[in-house]
Amino acid sequence: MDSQARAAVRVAGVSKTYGKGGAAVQALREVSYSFGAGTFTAVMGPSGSGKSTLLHCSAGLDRPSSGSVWLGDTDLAALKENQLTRLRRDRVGFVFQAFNLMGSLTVRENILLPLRLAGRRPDREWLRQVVEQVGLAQRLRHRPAELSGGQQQRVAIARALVTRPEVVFGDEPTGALDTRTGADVLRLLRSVVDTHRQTVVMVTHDPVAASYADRVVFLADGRLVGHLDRPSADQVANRMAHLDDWGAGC
Ligand SMILES: Nc1ncnc2c1ncn2[C@@H]1O[C@H](COP(=O)(O)OP(=O)(O)OP(=O)(O)O)[C@@H](O)[C@H]1O
Repeated sequence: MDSQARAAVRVAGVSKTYGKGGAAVQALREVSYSFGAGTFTAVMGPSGSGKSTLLHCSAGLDRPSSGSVWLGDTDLAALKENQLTRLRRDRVGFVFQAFNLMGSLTVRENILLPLRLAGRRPDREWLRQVVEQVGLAQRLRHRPAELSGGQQQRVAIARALVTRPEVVFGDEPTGALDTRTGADVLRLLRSVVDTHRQTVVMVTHDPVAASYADRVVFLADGRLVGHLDRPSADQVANRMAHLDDWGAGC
């Protein structure tokens, strides 16, 4: 991240332990990091290294065992459950591997759902821009089952953007897509960062997907162990292959 850039999300000394006693698993160990506003960050690491846990704690989907998480100036630990629910609805967007669309709703209704749930009116000009950017203007009356996987993910991205969130979190957003369709979705995420200064944080296993990011951060065994700025897919793959050789420190 540019050291001058404002942090959209900041985690400080975040640890997360699942379970208790002998069954306890420490998924994150004292992770500190700032995700710069208007940047695209990919989070990588071996299976079980804590990527999804970091994403979930950063997005207010889960609470850390210790440490703090800030979304802009808001300390998530200070929020009650209902406030956290509202924050997730109003201030962050999510894109998951499984598109999680409502099958009974049209594309337009799916995109507008977060606003409907919040009782907010759509900003028509923003909606038009989002729909145009994701390339779904001709599909607004269709239902998800009538769309390809890539189109469905683009609906999910439009839904994530419609509230103008401070951060869009993606958990393997291209995991269910073929290479070409995945590339379309990645180009779209890249373009929303470039044109709207949107902040995107994406967990991925795929070095090619990670290479669309401004920065790739690497987790190993619950710790942040390094980063690469604007890397090629080969550089990411190479770093992944050598993750075990690294010392700590980002
Ligand atoms: N709800 C849970 N209860 C108990 N252990 C959990 C839970 N969620 C995650 N873990 C454990 O915490 C560790 C980190 O999991 P996490 O899902 O964050 O890793 P990941 O890097 O996203 O893995 P993957 O790439 O396989 O999705 C793993 O050892 C996992 O088994």
